[in-house]
Amino acid sequence: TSGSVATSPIDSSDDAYSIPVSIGTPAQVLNLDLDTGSSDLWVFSSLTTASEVNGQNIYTPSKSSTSKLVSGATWKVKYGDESTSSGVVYTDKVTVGGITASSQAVEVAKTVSASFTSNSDIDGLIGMGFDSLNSAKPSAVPTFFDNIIGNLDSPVFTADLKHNKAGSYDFGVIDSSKYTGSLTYVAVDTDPGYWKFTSSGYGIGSAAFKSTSVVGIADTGTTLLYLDTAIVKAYYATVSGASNSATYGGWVFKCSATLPNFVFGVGSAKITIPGSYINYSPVTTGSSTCFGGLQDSTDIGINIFGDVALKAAFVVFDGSDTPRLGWASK
Ligand SMILES: CCCC[C@H](NC(=O)[C@H](Cc1ccccc1)NC(=O)N1CCOCC1)C(=O)N[C@@H](CC1CCCCC1)C(O)(O)C(F)(F)C(=O)NC
Repeated sequence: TSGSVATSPIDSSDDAYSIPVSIGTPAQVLNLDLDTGSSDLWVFSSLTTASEVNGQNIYTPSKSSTSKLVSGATWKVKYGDESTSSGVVYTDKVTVGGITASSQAVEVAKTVSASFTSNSDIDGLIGMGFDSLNSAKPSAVPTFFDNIIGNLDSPVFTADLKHNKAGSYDFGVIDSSKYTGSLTYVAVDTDPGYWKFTSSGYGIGSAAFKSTSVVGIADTGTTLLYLDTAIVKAYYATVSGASNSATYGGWVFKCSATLPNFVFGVGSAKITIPGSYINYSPVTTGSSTCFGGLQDSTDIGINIFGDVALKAAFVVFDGSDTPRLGWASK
């Protein structure tokens, strides 16, 4: 089997990308953030502390004839941006892009942190990382990808994210109409559970490409591109007036600045991120100071090829026995 689901940016800054997910019988549709940087499928629910729900769609297990409590199971996740959620576990029917997992672990939130409450565009996450990142106790529960991979024509899902418009996630098929040229594959290190790979270097604007190994994760759940200090400094050195602002917690520049393209290498292939994608957004609404889409990864401890990078490419997440990432321009 194979399937496809449209994914849309939740706002004009492409902060995150959500997909409609059907849960239960009859179907309850929630908008979840498909996140390759984590491995919990969790949702706002009828069990979520009422004061922590603010406009999100919720999953009500008691209204689903196919829901079952997983007795004794709990979960708790904490993300890189310090947001958290926790709760209990049900199994139920889950359908994404026409593909159904008949008994998917659905982690039901009893509590969520303020940043989730304030984001009415996200009703939860569907983690597509490796099982080692799943937070369920006393034992990890399989991801949606784990549950469907055996039925897929090919053990893959692909990401075709776009700037300010709908893209798609495909399951079980590589649609060659969605990219140009050929796919270049690179090995994935699944320790500790991310889609971690080594980029072969970078180029800034028209400057010569620098061949150097840059280890990072392909992460649909992170908005920006976070790389080593040296690369980031070299990039903003070409943007007059750019500075690393303590006030705003990162590199900022005049919104009117012209930003150079940023190229990253995958094997012998090169993916070009248009400079415009690196003009992320004004630091506050209406400000003439803009926050960069390329930021320093030092405080994170790992380089993250987030949506700013992913939306410049067509990416194959290959979950075969030897996991790998395929990259192509588009
Ligand atoms: C700085 C290091 C990473 C930060 C990263 N978060 C982000 O990138 C959030 C995503 C978001 C968008 C809209 C509304 C709310 C949150 N954006 C963000 O911090 N910013 C601040 C900088 O400007 C851009 C927007 C993260 O924690 N990503 C999680 C998944 C998100 C968690 C919060 C809700 C949205 C999904 C992740 O799973 O991808 C992870 F890999 F980083 C992780 O923490 N794995 C355990």
